[in-house]
Amino acid sequence: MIPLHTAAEKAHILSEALPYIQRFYDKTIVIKYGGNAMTERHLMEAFAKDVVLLKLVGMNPVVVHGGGPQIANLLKKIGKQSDFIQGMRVTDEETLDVVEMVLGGLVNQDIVTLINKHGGKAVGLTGKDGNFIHAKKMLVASQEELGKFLDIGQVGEITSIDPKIIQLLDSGDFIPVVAPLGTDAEGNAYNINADVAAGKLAGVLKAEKVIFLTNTPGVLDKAGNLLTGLTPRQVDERIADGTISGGMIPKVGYAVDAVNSGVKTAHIIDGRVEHALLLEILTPEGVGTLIKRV
Ligand SMILES: Nc1ncnc2c1ncn2[C@@H]1O[C@H](COP(=O)(O)OP(=O)(O)O)[C@@H](O)[C@H]1O
Ligand SMILES: CC(=O)N[C@@H](CCC(=O)OP(=O)(O)O)C(=O)O
Repeated sequence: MIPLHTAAEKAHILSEALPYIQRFYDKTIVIKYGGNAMTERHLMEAFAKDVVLLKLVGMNPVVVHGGGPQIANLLKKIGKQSDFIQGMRVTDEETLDVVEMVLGGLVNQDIVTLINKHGGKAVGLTGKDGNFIHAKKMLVASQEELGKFLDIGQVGEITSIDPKIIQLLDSGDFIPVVAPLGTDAEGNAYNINADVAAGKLAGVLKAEKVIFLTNTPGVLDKAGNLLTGLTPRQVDERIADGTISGGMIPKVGYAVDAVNSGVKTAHIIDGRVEHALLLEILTPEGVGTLIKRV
């Protein structure tokens, strides 16, 4: 038997969710689930339950997942090192095979299975399915030599997204779970950074929100304090002064790209906090860093 005050508190918390459920009813929420946020099983279970709940109360969650650490593990097992240039994995042919196996297979199916175990109807797909994410080879500008471009293998830059398959799944009660792989007219496969895929897909879908689940409380200042709100301009300033670095640069970059493409808000939140998604979407507190246009 739950003590009375706890029950009253619970009822209060539940009733607080009502305006958010109403506001986000039938809205698309793109959720980027980073490989670093998938470390513990109980967190993955909580994530899956949150996604099912969002769908049940009438939202259209679309999951785009990463799997960087999981790719690195398998590469290590076959004696291959992971190399990154400007946040992108150098992807030779052998690495591409591993990327396709891990993203399109292991990680994708793991998330699909968890969501379905909790009563959802998740459908796993990569950007190759239904030809929906088109990409071309990404060339990275050298930081040492002006005008020189570096070949980092089969890394894809998104050229177009056809959202029909996602909209079809959304309208049919399904929850799309997208692995960030792309294709081109010749049928070549491309490894796409998951932050890029989530940000671009959110833009094309004109999503209400794009939420990046990662392994920090959000964007932190130099003293380690959480920055609860940023505008695109403040993001640029924080990159220029070195506050934002490493893997956070593409994340905030594509969050800004998404809000500039019509997504209302972008959020960077801590995937290590149980039910972080529900806290962000259904409570007045919100969590993490909110990025929106002024
Ligand atoms: N200002 C900052 N605030 C928070 N994290 C930052 C910041 N600058 C750099 N980072 C780094 O970015 C990392 C998140 O990016 P990344 O490792 O690529 O995440 P994911 O695997 O979830 O995509 C953090 O763990 C942290 O090490
Ligand atoms: C081109 C590129 O870097 N692709 C990424 C795709 C996975 C990813 O982005 O995973 P996280 O979100 O977990 O980092 C990679 O190979 O690691």
